Amino acid sequence: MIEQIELKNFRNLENYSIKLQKPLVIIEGLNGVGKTSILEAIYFTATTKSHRTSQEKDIIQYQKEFAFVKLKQNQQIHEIVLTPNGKRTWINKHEIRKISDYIGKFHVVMFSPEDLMLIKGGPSERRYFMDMELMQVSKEYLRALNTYKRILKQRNLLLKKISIDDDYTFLNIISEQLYQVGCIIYDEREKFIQQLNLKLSHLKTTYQLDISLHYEPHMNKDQWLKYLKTKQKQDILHQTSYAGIHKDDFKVLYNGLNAKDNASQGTIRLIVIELKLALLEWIKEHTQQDAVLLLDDVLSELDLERQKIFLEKLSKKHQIIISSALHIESSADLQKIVLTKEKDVYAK
Ligand SMILES: Nc1ncnc2c1ncn2[C@@H]1O[C@H](COP(=O)(O)OP(=O)(O)OP(=O)(O)O)[C@@H](O)[C@H]1O
Repeated sequence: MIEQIELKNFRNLENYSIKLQKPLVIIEGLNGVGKTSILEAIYFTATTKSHRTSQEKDIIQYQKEFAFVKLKQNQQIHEIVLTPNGKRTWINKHEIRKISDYIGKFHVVMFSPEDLMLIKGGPSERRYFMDMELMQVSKEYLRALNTYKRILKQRNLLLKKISIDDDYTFLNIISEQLYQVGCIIYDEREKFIQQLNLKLSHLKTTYQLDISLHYEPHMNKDQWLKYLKTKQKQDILHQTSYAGIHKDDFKVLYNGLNAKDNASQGTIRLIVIELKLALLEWIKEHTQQDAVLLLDDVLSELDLERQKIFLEKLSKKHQIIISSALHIESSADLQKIVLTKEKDVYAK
């Protein structure tokens, strides 16, 4: 359980500190006071990524040189500093230089309005989803992904330099390396999608939606290998690597229909919720840990009946942190944090 959070220069929150005392926490406040930023900070500390921007330096408060988060969780202290030049991380005051040694110590699952893009957005959104989840539970995956990105960059640089009449020996060596590490990623993604499908089939009846996922690699492994061995000219002409796992996607079907083209906004929301619920079970199975749930303004978008189903569906073992612009009744089993415009925070 997350017990304490301290933020410095994290978006609009210049100096913010709060103790979390109950498994269910509601962060309440008007639009723009920084509720999402608190959830983002928790997500950032767990994953070293933001759930809402790939431009991480946007997190740093305007005109400040760094953003900092300190988070106490099950007696472990996690610290992360972000500057325009990069990130540094510590666990229990020891600097962890390798990101792969830092992440995966505690798990978070975010439900946010941005998740709708998982269905409506392009393949890169769905690849990001697979990568974020897999790298949190598997160091090998994270290493393979980083290696793949590095080799891909090297290959693309080479493709810009050579011409079709040159010798392909070096290009072929790099292609082989790309393929080898790409296959690790391919296999893990394929397995991940299959495992999520199993979880989804158990959840089937929550919102009466029959959801299934279908991994759509850009090419299967044999086709990809053949491409790398025979179509060097095409890549040289286009000066980029056309084929590979950096083009993967997966399709989401509900009741036999392609969600991207057919689902309404409301249905997409429910599909995403089901997906995340399946993900929670998947994380539990792979890490034996109950992930912390971060719900960014999600409940206010569901009708009361669906809110109830959703909250009942969540295991009581999860710590749940919810942001809401609506007033929520206080009760004995929840901690309410009211965030005000003056950055003044108090807990009830
Ligand atoms: N780098 C930054 N420096 C300072 N302020 C920022 C920075 N990035 C965003 N902000 C501001 O921080 C505020 C907090 O945004 P946030 O999305 O966390 O609020 P919120 O309470 O979740 O709002 P809503 O209820 O509308 O979702 C916004 O007013 C935004 O303009």
